[in-house]
Amino acid sequence: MLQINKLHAYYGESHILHHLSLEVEEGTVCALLGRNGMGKTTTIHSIMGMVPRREGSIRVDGKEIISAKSYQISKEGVGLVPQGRRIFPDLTVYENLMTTYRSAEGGWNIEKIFHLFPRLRERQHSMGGNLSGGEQQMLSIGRALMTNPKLLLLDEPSEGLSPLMVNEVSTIIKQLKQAGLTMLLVEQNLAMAKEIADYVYILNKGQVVFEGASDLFDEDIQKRHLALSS
Ligand SMILES: Nc1ncnc2c1ncn2[C@@H]1O[C@H](COP(=O)(O)OP(=O)(O)OP(=O)(O)O)[C@@H](O)[C@H]1O
Repeated sequence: MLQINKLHAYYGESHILHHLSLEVEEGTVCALLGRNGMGKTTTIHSIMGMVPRREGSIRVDGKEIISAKSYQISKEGVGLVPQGRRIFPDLTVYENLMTTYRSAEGGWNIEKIFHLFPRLRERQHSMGGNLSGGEQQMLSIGRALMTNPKLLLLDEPSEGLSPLMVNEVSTIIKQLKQAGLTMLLVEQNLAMAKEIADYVYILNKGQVVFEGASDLFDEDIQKRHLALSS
């Protein structure tokens, strides 16, 4: 579904991603891990066409998108749940959801989103800015689903949530996986990432330093690549 090959990404003179290759097979969840500042968000933003200078190849369902604009990438079926939720605080829950709606036969619509998130149905007339962090994360996921993506990119969906809400969000992502949605998940919550993902990549300074099935991702690998002192 997603094939990134020898990707380089730059912000001005800063060379952030180096020769990065990764693949997410259809129907699987892939976790992208790494300490702060290692290039996870830059990878996600490169896929979405949000990084000014990118070189290499990014293919979605075989189609090259490295030079495409963000709106074209979205139309190709790539959805983003951005870091920090990025919902519209002055629009209602319903309006937030409708801003991104792109219909697809048999796909997501407002009724299905409310079925998946009963809490959003209850709060559909509330302003986005009045929601709790967990509700905002649900809204952010709901908004991305409303574009009817075939590939969903999630950038730290558990960030800043209570343990109870982390569990809820984790359950939702697992439900989406069971329904066959292909996902690339950036996470700092390693337990959650390991539980959900089929395959794991670890980034260090913009390079892939580990990849393997998630059962291979053990304490030793964690210490080697993700411990703060390493
Ligand atoms: N808009 C930008 N302009 C310049 N440099 C940037 C920009 N965004 C990120 N960077 C730099 O790129 C590097 C990678 O950042 P990135 O946000 O991709 O890391 P990350 O792994 O997602 O970290 P975090 O877990 O903190 O979100 C960092 O050194 C960061 O300072």
